[in-house]
Amino acid sequence: MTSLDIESLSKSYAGRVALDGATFTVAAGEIFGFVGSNGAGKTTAMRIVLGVLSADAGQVRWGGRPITLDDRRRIGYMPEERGLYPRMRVRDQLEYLARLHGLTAPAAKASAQRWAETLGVAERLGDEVQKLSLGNQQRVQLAAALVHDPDLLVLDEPFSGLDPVAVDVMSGVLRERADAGVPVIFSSHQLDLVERLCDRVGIIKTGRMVATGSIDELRTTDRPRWVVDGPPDALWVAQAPGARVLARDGARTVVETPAGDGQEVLRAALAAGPVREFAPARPSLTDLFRHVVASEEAA
Ligand SMILES: Nc1ncnc2c1ncn2[C@@H]1O[C@H](COP(=O)(O)OP(=O)(O)OP(=O)(O)O)[C@@H](O)[C@H]1O
Repeated sequence: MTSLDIESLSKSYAGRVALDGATFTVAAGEIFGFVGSNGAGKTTAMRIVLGVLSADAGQVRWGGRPITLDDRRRIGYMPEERGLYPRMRVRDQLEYLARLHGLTAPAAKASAQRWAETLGVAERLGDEVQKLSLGNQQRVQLAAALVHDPDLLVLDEPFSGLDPVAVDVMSGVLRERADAGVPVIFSSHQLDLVERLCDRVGIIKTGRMVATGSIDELRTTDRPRWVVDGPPDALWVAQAPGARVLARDGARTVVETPAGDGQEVLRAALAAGPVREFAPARPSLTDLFRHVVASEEAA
C-alpha cells in the first residue's frame, strides 16, 4: 500500500504566490477531499503531483521516495480543463488512452467496455464525445482516468455539473477504488458531498494548508459548542461561567464554552425554564470551512 506525500510545495506565477509551503498526505485507501476558495491553489498542487507543472520548492513523494516518471504514468488524472478529443468516439478514446498507458489491445478493449458500463455510458461507446451531454462527457472523463487501472487517482472537480444520479455513480466508483487500496484525491466546492464521501479533508487558503484531518478531527476544538432548545431569551447563558452565545433561532441557542462537558450550560438553562433538547453542536464542513477561512483572515 502506497501513500502520496505533498511536502512544502511552493509555486509562484510571475511573482504571484499560488502555493506557499503546502504539506499534506493522502494515505493508501483513503479519499481525500481538497477544498479551498477560488484561486487557493488546488489545481496548481494537483498539476505539480502530475508533473505537468514543476514546483519552485518542495517535493512530491510516492511510497516514501521522490515520485518518478514511471510512478506518474500510473496516475489516473481528471484535469480541470478536461481533455477528451471532441470528435473521437468514446470507445476509441478510452482504448487509445489505455494503450498509451501500456495495455494490450484486448485488455484496452475490455477495460474500456468495463468502465463505460460501470459509469453508465456503455450505450454511448460508438458516439463522438462532443455529441454527449456535459455530464456524460464527465463520466467518460472519469472512465478515461480509470481505464489503465491507476495506482493513484487525482481528480480536479470531478463532481461539478453532475446530476444527483451521476454523483452517486461517481462516489461509488471512488469509494470502490479507495477500498481497493488506491489513494484518491479530489477537489470540490460541494462541501456537503466532500463531508459525506471523504475520509479526510484538507483546507487550503492562499497556498497554505490551514486544516487537515477527518471531519471529526476538524470539529475538535478547545471551545466546545452546545445546542440548547430551551428558554428563548438566552439571558440564562450569562449564568454559565465563560459561556457565550454564538447564534439564536427562536428557542434554539448555540452556546460556546471554554471547555468541559457543557453541564453548566445545561444547569443554567434548566434554572431559567424547561429544556427540550441539549446536545453537542456538530458543525458541518461548510461551517468549519467558513470558520477556518474567516479566522485565518482575522489572524
Ligand atoms: N497559468 C497561470 N498563470 C498565472 N497565474 C496562475 C496560473 N494558474 C493559476 N494561477 C494563479 O494561481 C493561483 C492559484 O490558482 P489555482 O488554479 O491553483 O486555484 P484553485 O484552488 O484550483 O482555484 P479554483 O477553485 O478557482 O479552481 C490563483 O491566484 C491563480 O490566479
